[in-house]
Amino acid sequence: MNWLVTGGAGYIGAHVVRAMTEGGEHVVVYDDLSTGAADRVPADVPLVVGSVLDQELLERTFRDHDIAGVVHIAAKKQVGESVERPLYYYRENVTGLQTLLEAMTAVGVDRLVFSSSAAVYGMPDVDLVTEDTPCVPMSPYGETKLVGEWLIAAAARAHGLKAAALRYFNVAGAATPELSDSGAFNLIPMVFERLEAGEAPRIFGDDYATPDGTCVRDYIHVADIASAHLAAARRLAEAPAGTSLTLNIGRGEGSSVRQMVDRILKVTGREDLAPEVTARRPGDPARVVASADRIHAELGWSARHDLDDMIESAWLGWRHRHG
Ligand SMILES: O=c1ccn([C@@H]2O[C@H](COP(=O)(O)OP(=O)(O)O[C@H]3O[C@H](CO)[C@@H](O)[C@H](O)[C@H]3O)[C@@H](O)[C@H]2O)c(=O)[nH]1
Repeated sequence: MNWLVTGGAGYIGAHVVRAMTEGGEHVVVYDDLSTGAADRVPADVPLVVGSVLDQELLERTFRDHDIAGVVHIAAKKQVGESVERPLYYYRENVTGLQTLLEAMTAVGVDRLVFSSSAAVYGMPDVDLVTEDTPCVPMSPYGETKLVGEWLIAAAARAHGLKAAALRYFNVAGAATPELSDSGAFNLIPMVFERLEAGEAPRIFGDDYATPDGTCVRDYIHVADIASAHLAAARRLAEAPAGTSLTLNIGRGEGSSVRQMVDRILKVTGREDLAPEVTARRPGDPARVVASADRIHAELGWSARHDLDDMIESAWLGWRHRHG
């Protein structure tokens, strides 16, 4: 059977394509190349350039490539930008998903793996976040992911769709330098950017109620994120109509910003640049760490890569892109 991976030319999408093809699945990439890059798509994987808002092209692609399921990763993902441009985020992430679901139901494509986010939880007040922890998103980005989950669950109930929403925690690293993240919107690449400019990395606040005062997150290697998609896709192939799973993808291990920065300085050999503490960044929760019990029970999946794998591979990727 053939899977369509939307956003398959992006950072996470390209890793999912890699894991699925290595796992023996047939994959077609659908990407508007607004942030993705065609050279991330392997030569033997068909690439359809188009928008998820284009229902006609989606339906034609489903028919032309005999698609049985969709892994929907195409989306806008910058939390700060979503605050500035909420209408754009709702159009791309919610109307885009709605259009995709309409195309799927029109053609009879009934399997969907959806990229959701720990951003749906907002500022969780628990040690480990389970899938039953209340969802109170703090940004339009997080809202679009939660509304997306609701849309999918409703479509599963009404139309027999089989779906898995995967809530990613903090994604990092790269399977190969070529597939690395080209943006610098998250902690690890933001630190690399400072180091490259000969500047000390910044810690946004050290007065949180955490052991060392800095924010704690659950970092997960993008290759582990990718293998979870393959496991979910396989699970849906055997699942009954109307199945709707919601699963955290994390390691269940918290790392503080200070611990992360210290390790990054070590890996890059820049321990001379001691981090500087600046003001809190508005909207940052103190602690967001997954319980990964449900995905382990449902899919038999668990993460294989540790923090050093993430930081070292991210650094190789950064050097590949920036010389
Ligand atoms: O130069 C920097 C950059 C970041 N941080 C801190 O590092 C932590 C991690 O920040 P970041 O990498 O931006 O991730 P999050 O803000 O945790 O958000 C990520 O993880 C969420 C899921 O948990 C996703 O929804 C978001 O899309 C994704 O960007 C936060 O406490 C930041 O304040 C610093 O202290 N200094």
